[in-house]
Order: sequence, then C-alpha cells, then structure tokens
Amino acid sequence: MEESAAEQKGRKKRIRLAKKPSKMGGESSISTRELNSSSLETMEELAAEQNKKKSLPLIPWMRDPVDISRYDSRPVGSLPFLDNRLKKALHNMGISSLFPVQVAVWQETIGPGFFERDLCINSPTGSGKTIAYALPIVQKLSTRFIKCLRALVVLPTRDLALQVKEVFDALAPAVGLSVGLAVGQSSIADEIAELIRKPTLDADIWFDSEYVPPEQRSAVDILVATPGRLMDHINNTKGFTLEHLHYLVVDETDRLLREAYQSWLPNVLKLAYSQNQNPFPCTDGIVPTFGVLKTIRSFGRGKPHPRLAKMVLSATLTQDPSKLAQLDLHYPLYLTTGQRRYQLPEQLKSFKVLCKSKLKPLYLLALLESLQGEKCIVFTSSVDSTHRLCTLLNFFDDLQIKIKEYSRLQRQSIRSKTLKAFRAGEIQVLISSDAMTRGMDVEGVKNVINYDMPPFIKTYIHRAGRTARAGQSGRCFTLLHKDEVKRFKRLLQKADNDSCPVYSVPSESVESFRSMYSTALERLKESVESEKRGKGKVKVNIKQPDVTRKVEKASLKEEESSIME
Ligand SMILES: Nc1ncnc2c1ncn2[C@@H]1O[C@H](COP(=O)(O)OP(=O)(O)OP(=O)(O)O)[C@@H](O)[C@H]1O
Repeated sequence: MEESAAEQKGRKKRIRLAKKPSKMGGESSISTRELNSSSLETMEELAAEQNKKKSLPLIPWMRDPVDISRYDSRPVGSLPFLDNRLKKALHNMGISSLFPVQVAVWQETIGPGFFERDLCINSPTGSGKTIAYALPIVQKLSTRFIKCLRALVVLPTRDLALQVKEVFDALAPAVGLSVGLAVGQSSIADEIAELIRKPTLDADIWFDSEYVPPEQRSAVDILVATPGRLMDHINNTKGFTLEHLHYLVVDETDRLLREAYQSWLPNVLKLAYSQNQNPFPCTDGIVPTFGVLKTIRSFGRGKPHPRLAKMVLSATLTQDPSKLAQLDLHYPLYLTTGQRRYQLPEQLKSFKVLCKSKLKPLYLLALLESLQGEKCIVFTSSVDSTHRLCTLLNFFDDLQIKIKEYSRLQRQSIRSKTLKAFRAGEIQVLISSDAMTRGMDVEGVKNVINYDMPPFIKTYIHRAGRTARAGQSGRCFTLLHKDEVKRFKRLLQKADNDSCPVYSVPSESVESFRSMYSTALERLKESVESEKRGKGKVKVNIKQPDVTRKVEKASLKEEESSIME
C-alpha cells in the first residue's frame, strides 16, 4: 500500500506524540493565548472551541488519532501483501472488499505500519472489528514453522468468544493454523486435550531451529478465551504457556477492563513478558517478511526479544488513563471514527415510543405487531425482568410471532439452541438483557427495542448496535414514559444524535391486547409462584411490569457477573 508524503508525515508526528511523556497538556491542545490571537470573532466560536478542548481526551496520544472514516473500503484483491490463501478464504466467507476499519488496521499492522505500535481501536458496532484484528494476525502467523500459542484473543462472554472463534476458523486453517477455544463450554479435560499436544518425539523437533520443549507444545496457534477459563488453564493446565505469545487482543476492552477476574490481565502480561528473561526464547517462527520482526525488536524499549503486540477494541473505548494503563501499551496508536467519541452506525434510525408505564407490555406487543415479524431484539434492564417479560408475553394468546428469552440464567445448551433458531428465523423476537448481547452478530436483525431505557449512552450504543450492522439499515425503538423523555434526549446527545422522532403505535392495536392483559398477568403470577416453589430462585414483582427501577445497578451488576463464565 502506497503511503503518501502527507500520511507519512502524519504517522511520524503521531509516533513523536506517543513518545512524549504522559502529561495533561498535549500538543494538540489549544492555549488561551492562541485563542486570543486567532481569528475567532464571536463568543460562540470561542465557546465551541473551549467545549472542544474540554472534550479532548486526557491522554495525549489519543488527541491525534488516525481517523478511520478517511479510509475507503478496499477490494480484497487490491490489499497489499495479503496471502492468496487468505484471499480465497475471504472469498469463501462472501467478503469481496474490506471495510474502512479493516483497511486502517491492515495498514498499521502489515504495512506500512508493521505493528510498530499497539493499537487502540474505537469503531462503531457492526463496522467489522473482528476481521480487522483476525486477518492481520492470521497473515502474520501464516509463515510460522512450528506450532506454539502465539495469539490470544480475550472476550467477556462465552457466546461472543464462540462467535469470534468462527471468524478465525474461517481464516486460519487456510494457512495451516489451528484455533482453540477456552470458554468452559466443554469439560476442562476435553479442553486440555484440544489445547495441549501430548509430548511425542516428533521428527520435526530435531530439525527445527526453533526448538520448543515437548512439554510446552501447544495444539493451537491462536486461542480465543474468556478470562475465567483462561485463568483456569494458566493456574492448572500442565504445559499451558503464554511464553511464546506475540499477539494479544482485548476485544470489548472497556467491559473487560472493568473486570479484574483473578487478575487475568496482569497475569497474562506477566506470563507473556516472561520470555524476556528466557535465555533461549522461542522466536516467532515467522519469516521476517517486510522486516516486521526487525522493526519490532529494535523498537521494543530496549528489550532483546520481540514484544507482545496488542490490539484493544471497542465501540465505546474507554479514555480513562488509569484503565488503559493496565494494558501497558507500547507507543499506542489511537484509531477512531470521525470526531465524536461515541458514534452510532450510519444506517441506524432511532425512535421513541411514548407510553404509559402500566401499559408498557401492551405497547410492546403492538409495536412488535407493527414490525410484522421482522427479526427483533428486545432489551430489558436485568435477567429477572427479561424472564418476567418473556413469560408474560407468551401468555397472550394467538400471537403471530415467536418470542424467546435469551439470558445468562439459562443453560448454555438452551441459549445456543435459542440463538440458532433466532439466526434461522424460527424465532422472531429475543428478549434479552445487556450482558448477553454485547457484540452479538445475528444477520437480519432489523429492529432493536429498548423496553427499559438504557441507563448510559454506552448501553444504548451496544444495544442499538445489534442492528444496522455491516452497512445495513436498522431501527432502534425506545419505550419511554413522559418523565423519561428529557433524560433520554440528553443521553442521545452524547452521541450527537438529535434526531429521534416519535414512533406512533396504533392505539387500536394496544387496545386489542388489553382484554387479555389481566389474564396474562394472573398466569404470570401463578408461573412465578410455581417457579419459586420449584427452585426458590426467581424473585420478581408481578404487580409492576415497568422494570426501570434500579436500572443502572442491575445492568452493571449483570454485565460484571457474566464475565465469570
Ligand atoms: N469486509 C466485510 N464485508 C462484508 N461483511 C463484513 C465485512 N467485515 C465484516 N463483515 C460482517 O459485518 C458484521 C459485523 O462484523 P463484526 O461482528 O466484526 O463487527 P464489530 O465491529 O465487532 O461489532 P460490535 O462492536 O458490535 O462487536 C459481521 O456479520 C461480519 O461478518
């Protein structure tokens, strides 16, 4: 890929900025003197400039980002250095051109950036971040000689890890790499059998210049893991080592950094860095095409061995210096889309549905009816609310749509079955809470409904982002009672979204469900009581279908607890 003189200059400037010691003022901040002497004429311009200054990230290297929106999509065939086998694999995945974030990351990892710096990627939901990191990693490892664990991808939930593994599975085997999964889906013994090769005297170890002791021989090159199961392997699995790790991806970074589960991150970094003390390190095993390793070695803070290259990603990447410091980033480069901190997908349309709290379930049913069976995800504020709402809706007779619950309280096998049916279109509506759906990618989801108003803009972004993915159009409806309207407006403004018209649900439709409402509530009450008797688990308040109370606490708590999987 040709880099223009201007791009080169920009890149060098960013490197200079990143090398500067961290301090509150950065190069790109505007001094008062500059403002006074500039040509700003009106007070409004001055205020706008000051607001801009206030919203600048604290971290200097975040103030001069690579703007992903300046990249165009690019045909796969024209991507420089891309292995032909991977071109074919992408073709088989139905991908003919790469999205802007994928082109930008390719440029910084394969060329001309050569992964000199760790990458922090903030890009909207559905913009293709998974392939953005998977493709360069697979390309980098495509010339490895022997098998050892060289890339680790950490995700907050099992379902998300399964989804990401599928992407690696579509790419990695094309170049002879294997991908493992550590999420606790199968027994630990089965997982170990998948991840660790039994020591044998393979012929190759005698000829291989990159000798790895037999007891450290991994059966996989790339591992996709959740923090909980990863720590199990780190602590207990004989032969499991991160010593040869070269690439670490922390997907959904902001969420993973909130969770210090068994100090997974410091542990991973410590174990991956330990190769620097090893006098006989396993080298990358990659032919240093394009001078990649040479660059990394000479750039690695004086470290004699290849550094651990990191990519951290989210649609709502944290800008908190103390959180990002945990990642020990190496001259980080910030890639973000446009000027705004929070960005919604371009093809997303937001609507509000005004309704009375007591009649919320009826408004929801009427809204679902008006969507005529289009695939839809409904978000509530907690797992209890999800269970209660789904049970209630299914007590309405003669519904033309199939509605299922999707929640952390369910067994994995049930969740997988539900997701499969939803993907296949056998189920039209999923009722879910925040934790399970971050990052979820289901084709054909045309609508998202916030049954409970999201407490934060980040929550709105991740919920709404289940639709309008990969450049497709989608709609996000939020049910609100009149007291919530102002707060919701302020929330959307954080994503610079001022356009959220009212969507009118036909009142006759609401009325048509009213006659069944009291019977459905009665049946819900019975069902909840019998569940309580059966399991003593579900504690819900039946009289109050509006579940907005304690929303913030509930959704945060739930997000955090699901991470333990
Ligand atoms: N180059 C491409 N061409 C066509 N489709 C693509 C391309 N890249 C990714 N996709 C598709 O776009 C969808 C979204 O991709 P992905 O899940 O990686 O998004 P994301 O940015 O990680 O979103 P989120 O932040 O919600 O996790 C997926 O269905 C994926 O298959």
